[in-house]
Parts: sequence; structure tokens; C-alpha cells
Amino acid sequence: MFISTQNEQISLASVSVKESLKPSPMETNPDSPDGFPLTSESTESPPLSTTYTDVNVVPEHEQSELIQSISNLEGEIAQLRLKQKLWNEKRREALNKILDIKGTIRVFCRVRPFLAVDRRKIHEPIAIGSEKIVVKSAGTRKEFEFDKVFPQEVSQGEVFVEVEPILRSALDGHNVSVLAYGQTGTGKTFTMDGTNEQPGIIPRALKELFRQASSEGETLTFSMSMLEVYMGSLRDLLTPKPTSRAYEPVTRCNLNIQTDQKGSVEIEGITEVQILDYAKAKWWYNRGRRARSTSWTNVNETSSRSHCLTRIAIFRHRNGSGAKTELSKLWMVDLGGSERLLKTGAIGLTLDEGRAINLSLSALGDVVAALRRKRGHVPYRNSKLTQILKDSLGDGSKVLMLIHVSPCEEDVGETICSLCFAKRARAVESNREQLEDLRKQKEKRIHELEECMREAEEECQKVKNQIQKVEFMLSENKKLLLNIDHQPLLEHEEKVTLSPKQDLKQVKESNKQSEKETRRIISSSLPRFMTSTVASRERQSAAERDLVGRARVLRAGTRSSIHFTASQSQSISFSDRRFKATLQNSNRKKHVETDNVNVESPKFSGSASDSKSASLPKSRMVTSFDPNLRATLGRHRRRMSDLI
Ligand SMILES: Nc1ncnc2c1ncn2[C@@H]1O[C@H](COP(=O)(O)OP(=O)(O)OP(=O)(O)O)[C@@H](O)[C@H]1O
Repeated sequence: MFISTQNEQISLASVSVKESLKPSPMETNPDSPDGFPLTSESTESPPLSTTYTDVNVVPEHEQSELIQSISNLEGEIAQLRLKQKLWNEKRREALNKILDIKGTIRVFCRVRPFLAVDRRKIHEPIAIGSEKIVVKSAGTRKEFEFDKVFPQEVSQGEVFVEVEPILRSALDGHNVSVLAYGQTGTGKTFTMDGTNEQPGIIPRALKELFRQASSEGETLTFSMSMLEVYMGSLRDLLTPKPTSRAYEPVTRCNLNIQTDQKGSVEIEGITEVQILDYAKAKWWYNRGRRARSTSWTNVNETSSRSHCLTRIAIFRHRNGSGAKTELSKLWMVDLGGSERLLKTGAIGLTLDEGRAINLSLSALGDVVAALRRKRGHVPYRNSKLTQILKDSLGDGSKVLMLIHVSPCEEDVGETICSLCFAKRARAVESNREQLEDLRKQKEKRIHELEECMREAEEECQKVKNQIQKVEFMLSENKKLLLNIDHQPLLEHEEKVTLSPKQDLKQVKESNKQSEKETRRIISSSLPRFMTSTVASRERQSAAERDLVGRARVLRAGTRSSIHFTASQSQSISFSDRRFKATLQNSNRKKHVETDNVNVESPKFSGSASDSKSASLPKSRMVTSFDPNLRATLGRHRRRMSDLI
């Protein structure tokens, strides 16, 4: 029986690899920050883009270039992160100086608009300037200065713009307190909490914290606690089953306040929830809000009968390790309404609630005034409120007090009381001329620092963009490498990893296996009388060994294609796909073993006539017949050229 033969050639791989040695985008990036030279690695980095045409082979040298490129990109990212950190520090420093110049205790005033229920008079009692309020009442004129005054028409967003720098200070590691103070019904809850349509400082701050944290170079996380200071006791507002009414026993929720050796305040047993994103934070905040004690007074339908404190603890995570340290805390406090008890018509429990609120507000005023005047003794112990806020009002902290006043004539008494509280908190004790000079100097310095901060912010953003770009390239290169590494080389899913570190022994073993398989297939596809005997196989192996030995001597300058010719002792058909694949595999392994040696054997003969093979580099190769890899490489090439 004669089996038709073809002079069919099996080439290990047909390959044409074209490299486009384009410079790294980082080298030519005009956005590279001044003052921070690019590293030598970045300028000498190998091409980030390798263009493959008609690809089904990725030579080993390209693999190692890819690995090199990945390590360069990783280095570049580390450098950029360092740069980002430096610019961040610069920005932080400038902001801190600005806040220090402006004063660590800042006092703003917000005037509530007239409500439908208000009785308006022709002459309004208060006149509003950008930084001052004048109150005219019973023939007297009183002037009060502030760091900022928000007139009635100002929006929630405009208020938040002024509050935002202090939040940033919290992310920079300072303890921060934002306190809303004012007579009942003047809009404290509106400012802090707001409505769904007009969210206040707390929901905006939560959103902003997550936004800013994501743009920081380091990993920051947050936790939230909410409590209420009610009649001198503390209630946890985030306990699993919150109590919602004021008249429920409060002692069971009376939490202890502890101060550690470093002066850091901790509230024993308070619920602290991890907030991973804004939605979670908002959910917990709403839950705490609902648990707050409110009751009816003559003045405000849903008057807050307590101080409501929301604490956001900010944690910094060390790179790589799971360890976290508390960076700072941010307190946002909606204080209970200061009120003249007679006017509110309070009796019984409500009267006691009012008294308790007034006492603690007075204690707060004393503490703030003592801090402002830099007095040695600060009377923190006089109320629970000031004990809790102790480490967020004093040294190194930033305080923002938002005083709320009513525009109505009948509230003028309370308005003056609130403004006097604010004046005490600001406690500026210089004469007018000195004040004017000082103010000009301060403004100039603040302007310079703001410029500096803006520049640092811009640079930070540029570096962030660069990091994103390089991270993208890195992930693309990693994907590509992964695809090459995991590419099944042949249809029957046998895989040969052709790395430089490959164990030759392993290859030899699999080579033997493969040859056995080849023989088995040949045997099964030939008539019995044509199959080789044990003796003939031994002879054949000996001849092959001899040839391999000779080929090693002739190693240099040879190429790697192998022809299967018809002039051999056995004629076999190539119509069998399995047989073809096995032969391909067998040949490939021979190449690996003999390091591209031209092999002549009774079965296989090297040929110099193959032009494709002649163009192959003298390196080991990975062959891929998988269209997926081709597609991946194509995509990679396109993306890389888009980036460059
Ligand atoms: N800037 C504002 N714009 C629109 N409405 C406001 C504003 N400020 C306050 N209000 C409205 O005035 C009313 C009282 O405000 P809010 O409850 O916030 O006062 P409060 O100072 O928190 O009172 P309390 O101390 O009794 O809790 C609410 O109906 C609120 O919507």
C-alpha cells in the first residue's frame, strides 16, 4: 500500500515582527512637572509599544523587553507618586499657613431669610456687609465683625465653598470642628443638614471627603459616629436600635469620655461605622438624624433639644500593609438652639432641656474665648460638649463657628446675644488702625499663599493624570505578557514555556514523550508491515543521536526550519491533523533542545531554501496559533499608538 506524500514543509513558525521603537510618552510629555527631573529610567526606558504584523510568534527577546518595560513603568509610577506626595505637601503647607493667618478659630455669620410665618416690618433691624453686621434697635447701633457674613439670599453651595478649605485641613491631618450656633429657628439644622433639594454642609462634606480622598496619593478611609448631648448626657445615635424620643431613659446611653496620654479624646463604647462610600455615609447619617431628640416649642416645630455631633474619623493606610493610623477627626456639630426660656414658653422637661442647652453653650463660649486669648487655663471640664470636643478645639485644630441670626424685629434681642457670643469668640482686641494695617498685610500674604496652593494643586493634577496614563500602559503590558505566558501553543493544548530559565531536562523529557506519541500515531496510521520494529527504532535513535552530536559541532549560523521530505524511507500522509500537530510539536522541541541547530536525520532534513525561516532571529520563539492572542496584540498595538 502506498500512502501519498507531499513535499510539505513544516516550519516552526512563520513570523514577521516589526518593532516600532517609539519614545515613551513620558519622555516627550510636556506636562512633566518642573523642578522634578524625570528619572534616568524613564528616559532610557525601552519602547512601550511594539507593533506586531502578521503575528503568531513573540520572540523571547521581545518578551524580555516587555518584562523590562513593565518594570520601568512600575519605577516610573513610584517616581510619580513621590512627586505627587511632594506637591501635596507643598499644597498642605500653603493651606495650613493660610488658615493660620486667617485664624484657627474662624467665625462666620449667616442671616436666615424671612419665612412665610415671619411678620415683616418696613425697617429691618439688621444691615449686612461682607464682613460685618450692624444691628439697630431702640435707637442704638451695634456693629459686629466676622470673617465672613452670608446674607439671606446666599445658597447652600456658596456657604459650602467657604467651609471646604477647612475640610481639606482635616484630610491633611488636623482635627477640625464645624459648629452651627444660633437662636432656635434661625437655620442651624438647615445649614448643617439641609434638605434633599438643598443639601447642607454635612452631606456635602461627606461627598467632598470621598472625592478628595480619591485624589490623594495615599489611601484614606473613614468611619462615622453620631451622638447627641442631651441634658448633659451622651446618647449614641448609631446604636443598632436607636431610641427616638427625648423622654426615654437616657442613662442607658450615657457614654463615658476618656482622654489618653496624648490628649486624644475617646468616647467609650460609641458605635463607629466604617463608611466605604458616600451612599453608605449618607445612609448612616440619615439614620442618626432620625434618632435625634426633637420636641415642640413655640418657636420651631421641630426644634432640636440637644446638640447633635457627627464625627468622621479619618484613617491613613500604610502602603502595602493593612495597618492604619488615625490621621484626624472632623466634628460637625448642630448645636441646640440658644433661647430665652420665657419666650419659648418652655415648661417642665422642655424648660430643663433649654437650661441644659444654654449652660453648655455658655461653657463652649468660655472655652473658645480662652483659646482665642491663649489663656493658660481652658475650662473644658465645665460641660460634656466641651469635653468631647477638647482635642478638636485646642492646639493644632481648626474651628469654624457659624453663627445664625434671624432677620426679624422681634428676634433682635436674641440676635444681639448671638452676635455677642460671636464677638467673644473672635476676641479681636486691637485698635482700628492697627487692625486695618494688619488686615492688609494678611490679605497680601494670603494672596501669595493662595497662588502657591493653586500651583501645587495644578501640578498634583498633572502628576495624577500622568500616573493614570502610565498605569494604563502598565496594565496593558501586563495583560499582553500574561497572554503570551498562558498561550496554548498547539491545538491539542500542549504548552511549552520558552523562558530563558527553562529547565532543559524538562524539555528533553517532554520531547521524548512527544516522539513516542509521534511513533504511536505513525504506527497507527500505517499498515502493520510498514511499522518499525524495536530494533529498527533503536537504530534510528542511535542515528539521530549521532546527527545531533554532529549538528552541535556545526551549530553557528544555522537556521531553524525543518523540511519533511518525500524521499524518506517511510511515506506518510499529512491529511491526519493530529499527526501534523504532533510533528510540529516534536520539531519545535527539537529546536529548543538543539538551540536552532540544523538537524539532518533519516526523517528530517534542514533546508536553507525557506525565506521566511531565514528571516527569523536566532532566538527561542513562542509560537501561537491562537487568534485570541493575535487579536490582543492587535488591540494592544492600537491602544499604544493612541497613547503615543
Ligand atoms: N437659609 C435658609 N433658607 C431657607 N429656609 C431656611 C433657611 N434657614 C432656615 N430656614 C428654615 O427655617 C426653619 C427653621 O430652621 P432650622 O430648623 O434649621 O432652625 P434651627 O436653628 O435648627 O432650629 P432649632 O435650634 O430649634 O433646631 C426651617 O423651616 C428651615 O427650612
